Amino acid sequence: MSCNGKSSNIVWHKSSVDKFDRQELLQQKGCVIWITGLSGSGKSTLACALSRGLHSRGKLTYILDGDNVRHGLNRDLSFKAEDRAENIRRIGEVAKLFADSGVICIASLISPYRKDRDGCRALLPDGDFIEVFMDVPLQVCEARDPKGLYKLARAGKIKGFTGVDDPYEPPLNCEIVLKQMGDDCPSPCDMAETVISYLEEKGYLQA
Ligand SMILES: Nc1ncnc2c1ncn2[C@@H]1O[C@H](COP(=O)(O)OS(=O)(=O)O)[C@@H](OP(=O)(O)O)[C@H]1O
Ligand SMILES: Nc1ncnc2c1ncn2[C@@H]1O[C@H](COP(=O)(O)OP(=O)(O)O)[C@@H](O)[C@H]1O
Repeated sequence: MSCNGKSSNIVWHKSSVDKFDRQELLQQKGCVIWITGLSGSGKSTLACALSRGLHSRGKLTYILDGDNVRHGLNRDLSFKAEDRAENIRRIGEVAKLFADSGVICIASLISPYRKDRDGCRALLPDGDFIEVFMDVPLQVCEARDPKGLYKLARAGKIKGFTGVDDPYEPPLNCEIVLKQMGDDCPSPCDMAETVISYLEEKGYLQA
């Protein structure tokens, strides 16, 4: 019997099929690939390329995209700091469930604050949280501006926009940094291959 957060008298129920059984079935190891970076840095594009690349190798993935999750589970949350923290916490907990199911979960959200990302890392066994930093300069993201949001933020029509008038804290010690080479950004496929090579090397693509 335990007390957890605001719930009391709750008991953990163990299943007869566990994570190892599921991983054996799927021939892969469940983990979380956490893609962080500014709006427009290419998070969603990488998430899709990665999901496609792994799918074509017979690996089961699921994408949790900040924008998309804010259409449902997190529709009650704004962009003020405590709501961003709650957005990240919930996505971290959902990602943990996916990883426990044996799936390679790809979480793609700005997640601007280091403390919140580290909180999600702490939910998973060592090694299973793979943080990928889209190290793309603000000027490049702003020049891309596919949704016109930077323009609105610069015009003062969106308040608290990350990189403009809200902070982004880059990771200090993440597993993978993806950045431009000179003026060129690697293609999404090349970036996905970098992540897939990491997963292969660390043994996540086999049971
Ligand atoms: N104020 C503000 N700051 C940053 N981003 C904003 C804001 N308002 C709306 N948007 C749009 O919301 C997308 C980011 O949602 P996330 O859930 O990834 O953000 S966070 O992790 O909670 O910070 C982000 O999508 P991406 O461009 O895919 O990053 C924006 O399109
Ligand atoms: N590797 C890349 N090289 C060049 N342009 C890219 C790359 N990845 C994404 N883009 C472009 O940048 C813009 C933002 O990409 P997106 O994946 O939506 O970013 P985010 O999810 O971080 O907001 C889109 O117009 C996309 O086509």
